[in-house]
Amino acid sequence: MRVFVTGATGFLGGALCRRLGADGHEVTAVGSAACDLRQAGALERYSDTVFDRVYHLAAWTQAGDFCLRHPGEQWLVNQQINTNVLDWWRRRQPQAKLVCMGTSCAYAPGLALAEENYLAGEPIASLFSYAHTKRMLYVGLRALAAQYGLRYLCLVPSTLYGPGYHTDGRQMHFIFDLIRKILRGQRYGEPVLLWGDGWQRRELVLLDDFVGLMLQLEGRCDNQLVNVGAGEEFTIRHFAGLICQLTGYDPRRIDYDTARYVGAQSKCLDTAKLRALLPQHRMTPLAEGLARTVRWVEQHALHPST
Ligand SMILES: C[C@H]1O[C@H](OP(=O)(O)OP(=O)(O)OC[C@H]2O[C@@H](n3cnc4c(=O)[nH]c(N)nc43)[C@H](O)[C@@H]2O)[C@@H](O)[C@@H](O)C1=O
Repeated sequence: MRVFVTGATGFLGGALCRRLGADGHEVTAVGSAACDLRQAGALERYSDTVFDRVYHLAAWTQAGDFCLRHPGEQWLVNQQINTNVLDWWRRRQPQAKLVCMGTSCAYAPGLALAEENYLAGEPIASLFSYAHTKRMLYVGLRALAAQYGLRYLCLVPSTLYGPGYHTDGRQMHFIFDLIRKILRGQRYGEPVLLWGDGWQRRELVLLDDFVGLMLQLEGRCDNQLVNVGAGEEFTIRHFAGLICQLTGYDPRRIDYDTARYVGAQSKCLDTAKLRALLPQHRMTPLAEGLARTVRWVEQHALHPST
């Protein structure tokens, strides 16, 4: 197949492009340095190729409290990016199926994190703007599919983890920050200070598992939104304890700063639809995925500047 990938230099984009290339597909990959998706017409130079799939992974966001501090910019930038990509898809690549990413933070607290609730209720205040840009992306997919007969798949992932995360100073998703802080505590004697009271809960999906599921799902379902979660969440304290076991750090030395950003208390995706679509699928056990990730952080992300 001929495939086009936005966000190709990101954590997910890089892994997806490697897998697509290894599977023999012809991959055209763009990251923000090569192609500024905020500009209308940025994709015109790719219009002559007839693509079978467009993977739209690009989004302007970071983990931690980034969304809390950039709601206006996130609205402008992500609306521009998504509008330009969807417009190009409709005009120049209508034969392609568009596969793109939603966000677990679009779900409103108090409602089940099940696909039928993706647009229901109000997301938490700190993620209100980013969550709505992702909701609008989904609304755009539905609208274009309804009017022009286009095909899409929108996947909603839990936090992805595994080897190959960024080390360039952007805010890290919690699991990488926990590993980095605990390893540095062990190696350099630095204090380990985590955010909140540690009782907030999250779930993780290993990057390679996600890419595999993405490729299976895209062949099976048209015009749907599907949650891709582990189906089980744990407290930040539990994750920290597992990392301590892997690194030999004493968990009693970890402090918690309740003044820091916490975000949602709990974000466990309902995976009934995923299990119905792919009943045989199995996620890599957390202990195995964490061990691989800890080894990678140890080798690549412990420099004093990270
Ligand atoms: C997928 C999803 O991912 C993100 O949402 P998030 O899950 O809230 O973000 P996170 O990974 O930064 O934090 C998870 C939890 O972990 C706690 N926590 C403890 N100690 C540290 C710590 O040291 N660093 C960080 N970053 N978090 C920590 C932190 O207080 C929070 O309760 C957004 O990008 C959102 O837009 C999105 O789509």
